[in-house]
Amino acid sequence: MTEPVEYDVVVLGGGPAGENIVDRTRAAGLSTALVESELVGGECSYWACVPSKALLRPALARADARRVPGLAAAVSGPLDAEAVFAHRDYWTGDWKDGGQAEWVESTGAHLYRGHGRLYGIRKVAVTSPEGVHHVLSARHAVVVATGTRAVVPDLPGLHGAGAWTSREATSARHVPGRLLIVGGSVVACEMATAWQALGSQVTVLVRGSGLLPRMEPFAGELVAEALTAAGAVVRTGVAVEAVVRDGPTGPVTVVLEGGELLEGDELLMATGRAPRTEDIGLDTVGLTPGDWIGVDESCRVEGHDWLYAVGDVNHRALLTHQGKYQARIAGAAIAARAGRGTGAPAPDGGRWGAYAATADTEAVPQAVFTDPEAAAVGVTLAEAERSGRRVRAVDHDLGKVSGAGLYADGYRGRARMVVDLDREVLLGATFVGPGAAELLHAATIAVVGEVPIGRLWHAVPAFPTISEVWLRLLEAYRG
Ligand SMILES: Cc1cc2nc3c(=O)[nH]c(=O)nc-3n(C[C@H](O)[C@H](O)[C@H](O)COP(=O)(O)OP(=O)(O)OC[C@H]3O[C@@H](n4cnc5c(N)ncnc54)[C@H](O)[C@@H]3O)c2cc1C
Ligand SMILES: NC(=O)c1ccc[n+]([C@@H]2O[C@H](COP(=O)([O-])OP(=O)(O)OC[C@H]3O[C@@H](n4cnc5c(N)ncnc54)[C@H](O)[C@@H]3O)[C@@H](O)[C@H]2O)c1
Repeated sequence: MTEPVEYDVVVLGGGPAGENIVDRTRAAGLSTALVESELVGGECSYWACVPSKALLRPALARADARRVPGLAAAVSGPLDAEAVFAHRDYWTGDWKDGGQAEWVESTGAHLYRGHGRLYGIRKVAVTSPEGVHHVLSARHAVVVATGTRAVVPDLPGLHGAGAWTSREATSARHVPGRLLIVGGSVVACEMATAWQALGSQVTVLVRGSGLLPRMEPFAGELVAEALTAAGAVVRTGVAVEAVVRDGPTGPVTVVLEGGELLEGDELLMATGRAPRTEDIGLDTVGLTPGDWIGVDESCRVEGHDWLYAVGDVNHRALLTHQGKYQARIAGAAIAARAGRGTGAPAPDGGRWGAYAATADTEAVPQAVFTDPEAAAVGVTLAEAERSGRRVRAVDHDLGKVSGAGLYADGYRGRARMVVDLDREVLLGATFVGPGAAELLHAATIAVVGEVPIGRLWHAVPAFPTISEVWLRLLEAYRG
């Protein structure tokens, strides 16, 4: 090992969360090193949000256009898969990170390429791909932002069977004839939508009772209905027991509980995420390798006043925008604790102050880019009831809103708001329907702002937009 190189802050992992820490600590004038073992930009830029949305946009635009009288016939043909892949490749920068690495350097931060590991208190050891070792020491903070990887269950025959994870599902260059997808949550639903539209015969195998289990039940029901109408098969209550494939290519067979066999050309395991913490030296600071890293509201690890964890790895909300939000909060807290704040008070500022990632527990927005889109913020009715609050849900058929009818013929969708009856504020909202993702931010503002229902009455939605559903929900609430 060489002599330690000293920085104010050392960041482990250059995904969206790590990049935003760099942005905030550099803005506060703190010297910062960023360690990245693969591509600067992380999972989100190359194998998750960005490529998946690039694959989905043509699918959703075509589906929308097919519901517009006078236009439908013009878009009746298949998608041009090669053009869709080219669009996806453009958005991933062909899996090259030169632009994002340049941005890091432009902030004045120092980028170390290689695998980083904690090496005792305030120290990080980096091993470059060429085998060169560096030791970095941090005057104020080390921030872990190493993200997650796909979980592949330990099923007989699965390892070595060349099953896709989200990485292959977002970067594949051929359209499989038959795609089997195990899982029923967000990755499964989005990838089923994309690959069915690209020409695969998709079968979704869900062990639970429906799709999108973390949302209001009608979200999964409407997505399942639309996937089925598009030609996919959605099977609920099924368990995969084994996988059979001779080598990593060729037909693949899954064996269901009860002995039924299903054959496909590719198999996607969309079965969740695990933290990338098994080989980052957590044991050198008394933490357990392989665990999620628990943090307080400023994203600091309890008992370690110099150690922070932001993004997926802290398991607060596995979404890019929440990881970036946490990085803004933690970055501000690090700067303030280092005496470099921007005039804001020292990190105690209250639940909605500059140093508490309160939205992680109160108002996480998520937009799922299926057809129909499913967008939700805050709590579902079931979650609100479980928390013991006095609540009421009001629903409205989105298809009955003029703006929705004009947007698409036969528009199918639904909206729900969950109201806290004691405080008369919104605790959650869900919108499912074509174009519904863009309805979400208004609801996020209402939940975070704790805007009284009486005041929302004065927030008049423009006619004829789909947002007029807000008026209908408020009318339904007021009876
Ligand atoms: C298919 C798919 C689609 C998704 N779509 C969306 C979406 O539309 N919207 C949304 O909000 N979220 C989406 N997500 C979730 C989103 O990708 C994650 O929440 C986000 O990437 C988390 O960012 P992060 O910075 O915490 O981690 P990551 O993006 O995982 O980045 C972590 C970085 O750390 C690096 N690293 C790991 N270990 C080390 C080490 N020891 N040394 C150095 N570097 C290391 C990794 O190489 C990586 O670059 C999607 C996820 C998937 C799988
Ligand atoms: N548009 C978006 O915001 C977006 C898109 C994709 C992913 N994401 C995020 O990325 C994360 C990962 O998503 P995901 O869908 O991979 O994971 P997830 O944790 O949301 O869902 C995994 C699903 O797999 C099922 N499962 C686990 N093991 C199984 C097994 N052996 N057999 C059958 N089913 C099994 C679980 O019951 C669960 O429903 C999520 O937090 C999600 O919010 C967000």
